[in-house]
Amino acid sequence: MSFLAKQLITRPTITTRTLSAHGIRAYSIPAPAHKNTVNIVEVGPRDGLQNEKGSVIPADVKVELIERLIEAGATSVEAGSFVSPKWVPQMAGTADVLKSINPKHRTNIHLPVLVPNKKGLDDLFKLLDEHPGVTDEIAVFAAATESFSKANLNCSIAESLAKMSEVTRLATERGLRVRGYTSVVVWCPYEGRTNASKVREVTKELLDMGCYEVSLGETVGRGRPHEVLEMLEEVAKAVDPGKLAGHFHDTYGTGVANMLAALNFGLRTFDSSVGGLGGCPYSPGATGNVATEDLLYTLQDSPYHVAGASTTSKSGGIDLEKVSDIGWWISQKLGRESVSRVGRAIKARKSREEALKSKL
Ligand SMILES: CC(C)(COP(=O)([O-])OP(=O)([O-])OC[C@H]1O[C@@H](n2cnc3c(N)ncnc32)[C@H](O)[C@@H]1OP(=O)([O-])[O-])[C@@H](O)C(=O)NCCC(=O)NCCSC(=O)C[C@@](C)(O)CC(=O)[O-]
Repeated sequence: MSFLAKQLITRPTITTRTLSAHGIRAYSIPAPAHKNTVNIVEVGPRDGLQNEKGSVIPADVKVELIERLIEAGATSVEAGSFVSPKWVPQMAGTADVLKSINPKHRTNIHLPVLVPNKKGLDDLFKLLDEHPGVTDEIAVFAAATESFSKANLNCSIAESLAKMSEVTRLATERGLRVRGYTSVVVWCPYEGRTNASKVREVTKELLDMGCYEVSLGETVGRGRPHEVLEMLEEVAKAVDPGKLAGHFHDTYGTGVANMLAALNFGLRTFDSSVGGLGGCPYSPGATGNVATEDLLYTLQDSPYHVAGASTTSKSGGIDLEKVSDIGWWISQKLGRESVSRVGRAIKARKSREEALKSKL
């Protein structure tokens, strides 16, 4: 681990000092140096659902999921993908989802959709011709290793960047915002540990082509905070950390710790998935994104404020209790329980409260 990474991870604060007095080493929440607003991009309806096996989840369930997340205060919700339905069957019908979202739920809300090539963009433009305003944002995506690029996009990194560049230019000309993703930023399922200088190169190229922000995908979910910091130090040699977002899968349970390490480093936008849903179809064994509930709870009552439009939340702009309920609702639709640790704790607390009430 580099000297700077060690400093960043062990920098003493009141919290770490208190904990270390008890022999506990923690990734603490430092007092914000400047900007203390954290943005969450909810990726459950896209990253969360894209890997579901079995029959395609009906559009009305996806629409209800998105509308409920917006109602809970989320202001950026990834709504689906314009990718090949042969490659990712669950994302077929994203156009139907977008056009079914009640316009009153779209006000001041970003609903980005993944677009990998000109064909996907043409399909989106056709939708926008018929239903103007259904989205104002797309996301383009590239990888930091050749093997992942081939598996995910069926082309080399250079070829993918050329396609993404054309898509970004055309989308920007049409007035859309473009977000970028760099995948496999720490580990690659096919090549092992990723070379951070490649992450830097790809990320810089995505920003140079016109992405307003690049989300760094820890696709495999096995990265640890010190590895995330080493990667960030390398990327920050060429890129302003304010233009980076963290996208942590939680396969090994390090998602929250990685978010805190990246927050400490200066990142202020994080992707997460309600109920911890998800996984990438081309990242074997990877589980879902870090759960939105887990991020919200971690930041609640801290010096950071989560941006959002909730009018009911007691802390932060996204209502944790509502998100927890949504996590359970969608997980049950998929025939399972919510995997969010916080979602499970909230449900258990509510059951105890109900039991107590019924005894009174
Ligand atoms: C990019 C392609 C299409 C190349 O796939 P290809 O097979 O090389 O494409 P092609 O241009 O040769 O076309 C083959 C067929 O696909 C069709 N096609 C071609 N493009 C489209 C399109 N846009 N929409 C609909 N259909 C399309 C095209 O029309 C043709 O149809 P046919 O003539 O055989 O009937 C394919 O590899 C693909 O769709 N990949 C998507 C992969 C994907 O969605 N992965 C998951 C998202 S990325 C992710 O999860 C990571 C992330 C972002 O979350 C961050 C992280 O965690 O790291």
